[in-house]
Amino acid sequence: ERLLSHNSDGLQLCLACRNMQRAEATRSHLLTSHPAAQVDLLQMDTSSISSVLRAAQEFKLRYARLDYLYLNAGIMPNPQFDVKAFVKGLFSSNVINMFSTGEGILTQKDGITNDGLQEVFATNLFGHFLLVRELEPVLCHAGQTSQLVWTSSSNALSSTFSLDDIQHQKGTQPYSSSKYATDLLSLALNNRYNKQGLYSSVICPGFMLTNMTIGILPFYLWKLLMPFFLMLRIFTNTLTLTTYNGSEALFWVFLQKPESLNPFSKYHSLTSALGNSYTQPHKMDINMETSESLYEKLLQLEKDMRGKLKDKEKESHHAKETCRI
Ligand SMILES: NC(=O)C1=CN([C@@H]2O[C@H](COP(=O)(O)OP(=O)(O)OC[C@H]3O[C@@H](n4cnc5c(N)ncnc54)[C@H](OP(=O)(O)O)[C@@H]3O)[C@@H](O)[C@H]2O)C=CC1
Ligand SMILES: CC(C)=CCC[C@@H](C)[C@H]1CC[C@H]2C3=C(CC[C@]12C)[C@@]1(C)CCC(=O)[C@@H](C)[C@@H]1CC3
Repeated sequence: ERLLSHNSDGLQLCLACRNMQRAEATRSHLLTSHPAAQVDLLQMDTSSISSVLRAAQEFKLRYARLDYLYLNAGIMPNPQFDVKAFVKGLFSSNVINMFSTGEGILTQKDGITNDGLQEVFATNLFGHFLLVRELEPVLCHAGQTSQLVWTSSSNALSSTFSLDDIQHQKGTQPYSSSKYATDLLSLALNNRYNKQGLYSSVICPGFMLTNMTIGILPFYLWKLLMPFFLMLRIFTNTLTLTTYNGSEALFWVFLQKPESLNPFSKYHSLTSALGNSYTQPHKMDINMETSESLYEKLLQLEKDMRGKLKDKEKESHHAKETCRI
C-alpha cells in the first residue's frame, strides 16, 4: 500500500500468498484505493518445498524481471509468555531492552512440515532461501541492480542460534533462531551475489500488533495496555504498534540505492513519542565466517531435500504405472 501511494505508475506488484482468499481480499483492498494499480497474485506456501518450486516456476513463466523481492512471510506459533521472567525483567536494568526485543520472555512450540523440516525454520527462512535460489535468473541481470528485503526482527539473538542445529530442533526459541539465521543469510547472499547486481538487506518493523502477536495476550489486555505502550515510546522508539509505522523501513529501503546499504546493518522502523516514523540502521551481531557456514549448510539441505522430492516423484510415478498394469 505504501509503495502504491508513493508511485503507482509503472509499478507491477505480485503478491505471493498461501491463502488465495486473503490474497484476493488484499488485492481488492489495494485496487479500491489505487484503481489503476497492477496487482497480480501467486499462490505460494513458504513452508512447503514443492509449493515454492511451483510458484517460482510460474513466476518465471509470467515475468522476465524482478527488481524487488520482499521476503516477509513469518510465523511465531504457540507463543508462550513467561510472566515470571517478565516481572523480574521489569525491575532490572534490562527493562527497555526487554520491551524492544522481547528477549527472555517468549518461547514457542514448533511443529514439523510435510517435508519433515522444523516449521518455523521452513516458513521463515528455508522457503525464502529456495525461492531466491530459484528466482536467480529473473533477479540477476547485467547492468541492472535488484534487491532482496528480508523482514527480520530485533528478537534475532545469536544466543538462540547454533550452526549444529540450524533448524532449532532442540530449543524453545525457534522464532529468534530463524530471524538470526535470516541476518546471517542476508550477509552471505550479499557476499555471493553483489557482483551480479543482486543486493540483500534486512529490516526490523519494530513491535506491531498483528495476527502474529495479538494471540500472545488476551485482546482486552492489549486494549488496556495501549496507553502504556504509547507512553513507553518516551523510553524506546521500537514500539511501532501499527503496520503503517512498521512498514517504514521496508519503504525506506525501496527508496535507497542498493549499493549504498550496509550488509552488516539492520534497518529498523522506529516511531517517536510524538508518533513520527523514521528508519535507523543498527549494526548486527553477525560475522562472515558463521554466515558462510550457514550458507553451506543451507545448500547441503537444499540438495538433500531436492533428492528426497525426486525420489517421492519417482515412487508416485511407479505406483501409477503399477496401477495401470
Ligand atoms: N508483529 C511484530 O511485532 C513483528 C513482526 N515481524 C515480522 O514481520 C513479518 C510479518 O509478520 P506480521 O505482519 O507481524 O504477522 P502476520 O501474521 O500478520 O503476517 C504474516 C504473514 O506471513 C504470511 N505467512 C505465514 N506463513 C506463511 C507461509 N507458510 N506461506 C506463505 N505466507 C505465509 C501470512 O499469511 P496468512 O495471511 O495466510 O496468514 C501473513 O500474510 C514476519 O516475518 C514477522 O516475523 C518482525 C518483528 C516484529
Ligand atoms: C503484560 C504486559 C504489561 C506487557 C507484556 C508485553 C509483551 C507481551 C510484549 C512486550 C514487548 C513485545 C515484543 C514482542 C512480543 C510481545 C512483547 C514481548 C516481539 C518479540 C514480537 C516479535 C518480534 O519480532 C519482536 C521484535 C517483538 C519485540 C517486542
